[in-house]
Amino acid sequence: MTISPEAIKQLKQEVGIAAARRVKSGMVVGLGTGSTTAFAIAELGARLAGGELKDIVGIPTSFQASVLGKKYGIPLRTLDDVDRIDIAIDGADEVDPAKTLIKGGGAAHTREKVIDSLAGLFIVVVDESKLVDKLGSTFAVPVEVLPMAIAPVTRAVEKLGGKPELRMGIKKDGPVITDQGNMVLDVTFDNIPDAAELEKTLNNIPGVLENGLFVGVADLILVGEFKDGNPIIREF
Ligand SMILES: O=C[C@H](O)[C@H](O)[C@H](O)COP(=O)(O)O
Repeated sequence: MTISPEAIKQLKQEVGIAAARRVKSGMVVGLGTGSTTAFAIAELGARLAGGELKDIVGIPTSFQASVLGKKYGIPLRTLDDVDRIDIAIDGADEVDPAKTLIKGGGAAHTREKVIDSLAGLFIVVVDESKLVDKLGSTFAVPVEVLPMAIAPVTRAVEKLGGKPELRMGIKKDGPVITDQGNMVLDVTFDNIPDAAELEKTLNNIPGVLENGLFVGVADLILVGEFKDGNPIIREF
């Protein structure tokens, strides 16, 4: 069954809000990137403004998360300022039954992996369209690459059996540039038999900063889905 864009947006909002409600006063919160997490950040702001939540700080995973955090009045810090992250809330582009993720649809996966991996509890917020049986079936693996190394990294991922495509801007001529000033190759694989192995192999190519495979990082997946026509949150 195909879900309309409006219904997907509703699920993203429900699941974002549900995750934000798990944050308690005094927590250090990793603020993820993307349209789903944006609803969580807005809810955190609303809870702070309403006085229900006190003394939280946010560690943004991207420029976008930082802008939203400021907009919604969340005090922001960097990893230099904190010695722990209690909870991180972040989206994903694909989630498999083993909680392995593909992330980086917004080119933010490098900082996201740093922050999400440090969290005591990493909550992934997705709508049901992101669930897959087989990783890589709907989404390519984003790979952040130093611009001077694009040509050799392209050849190296081809040797691994991947089909790389340089990510291009939508409202910009030329390639997408990440928050770190790098480029992104979206690499399609026909089959990912061992995501942990592929994650390491890709990161071992000189010039690769990080890839969007998140293996063994997610603790809890919150899924927004429809049951009997009503939005519900399922967790696993
Ligand atoms: O780089 C972006 C992130 O990994 C996002 O969390 C991911 O692309 C999911 O984004 P959205 O919630 O907008 O589908």
